[in-house]
Amino acid sequence: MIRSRAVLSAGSNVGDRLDHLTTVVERLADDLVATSAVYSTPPWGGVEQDDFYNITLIVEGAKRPDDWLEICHELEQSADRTREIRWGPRTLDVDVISVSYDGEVVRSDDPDLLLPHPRAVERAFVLVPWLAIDPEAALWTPEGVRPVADLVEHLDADERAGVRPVADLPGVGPR
Ligand SMILES: Nc1ncnc2c1ncn2[C@@H]1O[C@H](COP(=O)(O)OP(=O)(O)OP(=O)(O)O)[C@@H](O)[C@H]1O
Ligand SMILES: Nc1nc2c(c(=O)[nH]1)N=C(CO)CN2
Repeated sequence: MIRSRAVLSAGSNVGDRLDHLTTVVERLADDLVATSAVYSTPPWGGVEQDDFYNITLIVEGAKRPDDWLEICHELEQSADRTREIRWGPRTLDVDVISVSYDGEVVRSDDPDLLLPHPRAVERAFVLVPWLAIDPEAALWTPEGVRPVADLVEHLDADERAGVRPVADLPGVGPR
């Protein structure tokens, strides 16, 4: 099977946030290309709740887009994730942000796997860590392909400033 590259975003604001994110990195260790630092991020989406810890990861492997989504769901289940309030508190959320084959970005309007993730463009908690691990990153948006650096620059200044690196993941060295 052809290798695909995926950008994933993981977040947690319930329980041991670092522990939940560490589990994600450990599960993906064989496919990891890069992992961002852990960022503390104010809740996005209008629900009042605790701050999140977020990471963005780049992974690569002989996988279809669905396979990446399945891994994301497995990880959420292993953290006993329940779906209660949309954009509300959660032990672990793992989303597929973008998938590409040999630089060709996959676009999907399947509601079970929308690609690229339609709300990534407005989420500082995805874009800021992504830019930190891939300064050349680009994202498909309804206005065309945009450098993530430009998207970050156009984020609301307060929102961007709220996304702060707080830790590197324990036991996960540079790759
Ligand atoms: N790119 C994607 N990554 C992850 N899930 C997706 C994607 N596109 C569609 N989905 C679907 O969205 C559904 C809801 O996912 P989830 O509960 O994680 O949403 P959410 O995190 O509350 O909101 P958001 O999708 O805005 O991040 C899942 O069942 C999943 O199949
Ligand atoms: N900062 C931040 N806010 C969120 C997050 C998240 O991971 N980080 N996930 C959400 C669920 O989609 C809703 N809001």
